[in-house]
Amino acid sequence: MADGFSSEMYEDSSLDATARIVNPVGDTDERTVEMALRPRRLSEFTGQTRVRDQLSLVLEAARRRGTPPDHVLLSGPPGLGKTTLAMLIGTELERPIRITSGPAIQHAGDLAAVLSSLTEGEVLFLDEIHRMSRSAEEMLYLAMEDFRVDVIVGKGPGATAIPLELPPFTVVGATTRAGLLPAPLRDRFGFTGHLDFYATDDLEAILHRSARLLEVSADARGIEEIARRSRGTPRIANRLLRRVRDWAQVHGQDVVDEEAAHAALALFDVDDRGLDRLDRAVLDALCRRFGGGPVGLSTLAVAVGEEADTVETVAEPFLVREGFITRTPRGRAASSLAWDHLGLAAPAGVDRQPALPLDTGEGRFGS
Ligand SMILES: Nc1ncnc2c1ncn2[C@@H]1O[C@H](COP(=O)(O)OP(=O)(O)OP(=O)(O)O)[C@@H](O)[C@H]1O
Repeated sequence: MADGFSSEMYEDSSLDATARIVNPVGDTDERTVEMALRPRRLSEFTGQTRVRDQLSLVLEAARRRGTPPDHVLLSGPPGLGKTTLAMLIGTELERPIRITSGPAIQHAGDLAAVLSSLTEGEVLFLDEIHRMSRSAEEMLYLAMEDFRVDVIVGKGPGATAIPLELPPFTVVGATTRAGLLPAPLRDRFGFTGHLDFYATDDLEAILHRSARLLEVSADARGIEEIARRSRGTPRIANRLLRRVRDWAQVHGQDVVDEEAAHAALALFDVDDRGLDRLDRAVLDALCRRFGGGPVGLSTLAVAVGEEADTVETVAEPFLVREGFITRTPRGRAASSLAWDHLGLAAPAGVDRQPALPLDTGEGRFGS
């Protein structure tokens, strides 16, 4: 066991991944406030300029033709604005939007019920579309292509398929795992927009707007500090803003400033690079216990007392993107940034790793 490591360090219930303030997945309690902070027009949607401009073109052209636009697939990590964009598609087209999700559609019959009640030009938002059942997927791509569903009546050898014509409509699918969608379904989307993490100045713009809507006065340094620690994710940025606002209020400060941001985010264990306790526990285990790795995911997960899936989906993407860890065929390895961040000397042979800039999103046209 390497110096400084003790198993108790990682057996800490506060590492519960779902309770993290930097969890990019929203919880149900947040829905109301998230609704209030959603941009109301595409032009108010900050960042992701390529996707926004491409989508805007697709929608405007459809509006001029007077026909529903191609089906739209939005992909990218949680909290980056897929639901927001889906809502905006309905608003921009001035059409009603029907909202459902993959997990809610477990049988083809569930989907048939939704499809058969759509009105002309309606937008059908299918969140987590990769989690639909296979039979529903097959029904969906027929419906997307031919605006038709086959409703099966009866059972066994006597079952008959009755074709049902549907009015033209637009599917907006959202997924965090585009790779899990079967190719025939993916190919039915005429436009695919991939959302990527936001640059800090876009997050600052989002935060200034949110502060205005929440009637919080915040200065530029305070906003900048929150934006820098928000892991490129608007949902996290808005959540951190609310906690810093709480801190300022309780401490009798009228303005969310740099001091309030520092103090509140220290209280919630979000450090100056946006890493929280789970992230730091992963780096700590990797460096102190495994000498920087490479080490297999499941071994690393046991060392931090978390499920492998949690480490892989919650902590790792950000740590990899920021250049703290690399994935090698033999497992995860710490970069020099990880050693530096923990204030430890990197062993000889660890490559100096430049921090990766945050990407902005880019859309692409499907077939
Ligand atoms: N570009 C943006 N401008 C302003 N606010 C944004 C933007 N993108 C996201 N937000 C805000 O971030 C929050 C989360 O966004 P949203 O629910 O659209 O994310 P999502 O990608 O659908 O997440 P999930 O995959 O978890 O459903 C919302 O409150 C939304 O208002």
